Amino acid sequence: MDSDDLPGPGPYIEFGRDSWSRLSESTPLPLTDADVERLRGLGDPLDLNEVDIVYRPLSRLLSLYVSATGTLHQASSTFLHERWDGTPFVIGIAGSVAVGKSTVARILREMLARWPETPKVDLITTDGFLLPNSELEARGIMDRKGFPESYDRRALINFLARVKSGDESVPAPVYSHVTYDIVPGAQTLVRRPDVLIVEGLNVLQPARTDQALPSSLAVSDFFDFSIYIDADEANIRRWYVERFLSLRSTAFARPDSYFQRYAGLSDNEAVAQAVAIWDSINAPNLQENIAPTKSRATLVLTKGESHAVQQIRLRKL
Ligand SMILES: Nc1ncnc2c1ncn2[C@@H]1O[C@H](COP(=O)(O)OP(=O)(O)O)[C@@H](O)[C@H]1O
Ligand SMILES: CC(C)(COP(=O)(O)O)[C@@H](O)C(=O)NCCC(=O)O
Repeated sequence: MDSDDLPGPGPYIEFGRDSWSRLSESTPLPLTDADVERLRGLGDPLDLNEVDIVYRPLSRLLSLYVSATGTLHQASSTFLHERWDGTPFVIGIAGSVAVGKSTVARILREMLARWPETPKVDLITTDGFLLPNSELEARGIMDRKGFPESYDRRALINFLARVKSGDESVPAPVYSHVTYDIVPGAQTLVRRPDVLIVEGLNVLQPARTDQALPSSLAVSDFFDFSIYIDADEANIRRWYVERFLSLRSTAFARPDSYFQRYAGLSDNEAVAQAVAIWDSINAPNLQENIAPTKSRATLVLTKGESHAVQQIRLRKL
């Protein structure tokens, strides 16, 4: 059920850009134009003004949540007669393919790391927990990449449990968009960060009961805060197609690219190919699996047609 279907005023408080921006007027803006240029994704026109209006207040809100959650952990530790070990604060970022999750994740990582309480911020993407192509092929689901069943959810949940319990060094597997597969033997190590950002299509999926997972945990059970990035599907589809056109001369042209055959496509052919992938994989996944998780997020950022955030909804219930 979407939050809009709930009786009463609903669990979210809504802001436009200006009212949101006014909530943290005294918070400093720690980034420069050059930082933003370095951090934004392909095709995303994010600029310093947008960071100032939308992401500066958000980083302030997150820093307040981090402090309050730390106090709560400290209270539990006092009760349990344990030494407080600095449990990492975990933020989930969800939304469609091509909605711009990775840009938001990188901006927040950089901004949170400038707060004195959280100098160490790690970021992982859930694509590292996709099953390798060989396994997707063996299961006959190569055309379902990004759907919930294409991930090793048990490995992702074990990874998060280890990070949250304060393990010294926790490995995450690595995915390559260029080879379109898991990179054999590669890993990212997460070493007791103050904050961990977990970005991916399905991070707000509820627990599944059709797999023998310990006590049916959901990935989001490990989150202290979650963000859903929303936009009209027609806009996301256009961003996907535009990015696909740009990738012809960059990632697709690399000799190790899985998509090398797309590098030489004409504009019309490339649009047709991108639309075919969107319509057969990414749109059904958005409609069936990703969009229904929106109402589980702590905060929903709704983007307009040029990626600028138009509405911010914060859960208050
Ligand atoms: N085929 C591709 N080749 C190279 N990079 C890609 C490809 N598809 C997506 N990317 C890059 O991977 C990142 C994640 O993309 P995606 O999963 O669509 O999420 P989002 O756009 O929400 O960040 C983006 O930085 C994007 O530019
Ligand atoms: C790798 C992805 C599943 C995203 O994974 P995520 O990090 O969000 O878990 C997605 O970018 C993707 O490649 N989807 C398959 C269809 C396509 O090529 O667009």
